[in-house]
Amino acid sequence: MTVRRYPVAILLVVVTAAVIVVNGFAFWGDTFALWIDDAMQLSAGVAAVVCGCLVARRFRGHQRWWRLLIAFGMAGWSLGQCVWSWYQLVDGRGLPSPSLADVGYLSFPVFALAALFTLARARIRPDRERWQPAQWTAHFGIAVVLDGLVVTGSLFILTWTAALGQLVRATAPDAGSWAVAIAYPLSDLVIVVVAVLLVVFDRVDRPYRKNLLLLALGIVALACSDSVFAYLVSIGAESMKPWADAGFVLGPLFIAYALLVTPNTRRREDAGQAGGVDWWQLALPYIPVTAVALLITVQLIGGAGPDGVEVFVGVLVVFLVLARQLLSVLDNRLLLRRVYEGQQQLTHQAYHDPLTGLANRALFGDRLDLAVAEGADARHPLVLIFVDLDDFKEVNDRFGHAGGDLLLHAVAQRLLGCVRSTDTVARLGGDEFAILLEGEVDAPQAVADRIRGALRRPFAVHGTLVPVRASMGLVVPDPAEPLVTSDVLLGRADTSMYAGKRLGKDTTVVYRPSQDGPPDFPAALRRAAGGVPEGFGLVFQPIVRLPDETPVAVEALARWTAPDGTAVSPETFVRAVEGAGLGAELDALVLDLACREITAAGLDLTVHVNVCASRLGAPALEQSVSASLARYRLPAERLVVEITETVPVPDLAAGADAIRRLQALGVRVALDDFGAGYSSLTVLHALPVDLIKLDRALTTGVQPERDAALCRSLVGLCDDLDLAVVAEGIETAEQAELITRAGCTTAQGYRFGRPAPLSALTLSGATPLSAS
Ligand SMILES: Nc1nc2c(ncn2[C@@H]2O[C@H](COP(=O)(O)OP(=O)(O)OP(=O)(O)O)[C@@H](O)[C@H]2O)c(=O)[nH]1
Repeated sequence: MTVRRYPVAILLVVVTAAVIVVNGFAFWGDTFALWIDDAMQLSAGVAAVVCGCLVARRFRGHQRWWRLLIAFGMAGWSLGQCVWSWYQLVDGRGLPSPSLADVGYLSFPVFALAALFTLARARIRPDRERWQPAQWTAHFGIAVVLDGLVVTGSLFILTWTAALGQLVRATAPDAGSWAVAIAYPLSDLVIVVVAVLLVVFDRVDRPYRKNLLLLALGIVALACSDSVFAYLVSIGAESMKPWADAGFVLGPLFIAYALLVTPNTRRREDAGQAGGVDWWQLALPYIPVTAVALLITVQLIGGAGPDGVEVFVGVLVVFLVLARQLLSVLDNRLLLRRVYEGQQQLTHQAYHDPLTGLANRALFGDRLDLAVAEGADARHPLVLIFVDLDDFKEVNDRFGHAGGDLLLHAVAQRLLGCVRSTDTVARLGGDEFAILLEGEVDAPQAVADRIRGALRRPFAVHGTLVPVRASMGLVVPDPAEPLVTSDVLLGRADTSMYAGKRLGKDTTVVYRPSQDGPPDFPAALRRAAGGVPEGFGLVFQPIVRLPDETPVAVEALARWTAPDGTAVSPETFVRAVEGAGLGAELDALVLDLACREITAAGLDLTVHVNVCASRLGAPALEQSVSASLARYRLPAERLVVEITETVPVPDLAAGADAIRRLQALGVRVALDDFGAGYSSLTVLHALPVDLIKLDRALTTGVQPERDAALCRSLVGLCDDLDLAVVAEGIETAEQAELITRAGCTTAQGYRFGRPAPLSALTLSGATPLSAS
């Protein structure tokens, strides 16, 4: 039966019920009313038989058999009905007991029982796990048993009151009629309880559920009318209104519908699970209880109070119902707890990133909104940092997506470690994170630096150590600025972060409202057109002789503060300049400034200037060197060009020629950061440099003895090759002592002086390196 046919079915039931009610008034006389009543019963029974036979033909196996069994049962019942009608309407003698009608009527429960079990089996499929009751818990099992007992107890009272009691009291005239009299209530009891139990056991949305429910409804309806009929007989009622036979008409009608309904196999069978309450399942056990209550009320009104057996079983049923309700309350509480926990879990999922466990964009947005609203009065300042990992795609390409995920998770933990527990760290998506610092933050930039430092400590991904760099945008909202929303702030942080990306990555750009746009060193260099860009300058770090620590040289280091006040790190703006193809211009600028400042200071010191290895051999470099030396009349031996291997020397032979050409100008050439980056013994062998600078990793490790041994060997090697050695990154007296013992005679590091303008350096006792 399709959905479209439901209204027709319901209409038919309603019309039938209405006819029963109207007919019950017998406006057209009792006899005619009886004719109508019997005709309706017979028609309903025959309709069920026809439906059963017709639909059964379309199926095989259990689906066919349960229908045929019901059809047989209803055929027997209809035959019984024919006999009954004959005696009642035609013969006019009243029904003898036992009679052929009993055979017909009593065949129905037998076939119906077999049909119920066949239908139950028809529902078991190979994928039976999916078909079991949703949750077969101990509670569920107890509830089923309690429901079964309630139904059985109630029906017992009904049948006892109706017939059994009378039978037991009065005893039947003979064994045959006794057996027939007791057979009706007993068969009804058994079949109804089985049907109810099957309904209660079942899941709501099984494909055959409608068949079962309609069948059970029909059986209960038949049993109810049986009981009423038996009761009226037992109290010796003289006549019976057709109303009492309502179940004999509606029952077969429901059964006919049960036979017609075919499961919709196209529908997902578990799709309706969330479809809500199965009212039939809930109500069915209580229909007999209601009937008992009505019966006892009628008895009390009629002055025939319930007897001892009825009272005893009735009280038992009441206790069973109470126990069932207690169980329901308990189940409800458990369910509520589960719903609450489920809600908590859903809320957590809705507001957190599943990969890292951090807040997600939604939660971060909420917190930022709140912080912005509170921050309006300046007593609740906030800082927003937008973090985007640099070149994260390479991590995915190298270690796979799973490796990337591991790294993202570890990055999240590091970020959490850099902030207070009251701050919010969120993953906005991909490799983008955002941090909201609430309350007073003394140095927001220091937090960004701390994050950078934390990320630089390499992460272990699939057994490989991976350093992570990030570009960050930092926003400190101005409390005086009106109407700044969280979206605007996030947009600013994002813009600043991208400015950092454009600058060459691995940097923090602080948002400042300016019309110049984000810091752009290449543009500033171009605008300067050979002059010094605004905010650009050199600082110098001393290089000392050991062990007396007398300054013998200084290394010139470039610095740039963007017009918006951002102190852009040298790595960042140098990378940006290289990317913009302006590396040669920057070299020329630094050479010029270094020579100018060292000459202007009147100090008799050597000056070291860094040049990227990629420019070795470029004529522009040699021209810049000659031009600067000539312009400031600086003796060539007081200039050291440090080759910085951020990229490998492209052609070692050409590089060696270029070094020789520089040396021919009189300047010396150093290999910077030896032991890190791309420098190797091959490079040392190929390039005829005058000096090497040992990378700090070789001089300040955590194993002093090994460091000393390595340093000693390298210094010995350089001695043999007639190369001077400068140890870099010396910060403590112990490290200075270690490299001195290793034979190193020159060093650089915070211990001897931090980078500063020449005028700010203490360079007492300085002598030129060439003189040492
Ligand atoms: N492992 C992993 N990767 C992700 C996830 N979500 C996004 N990605 C990848 O993260 C990368 C982010 O790339 P981008 O930020 O655009 O580029 P990038 O390589 O970091 O380069 P820059 O941001 O320009 O430094 C893309 O390759 C995405 O496929 C994720 O949940 N797990």
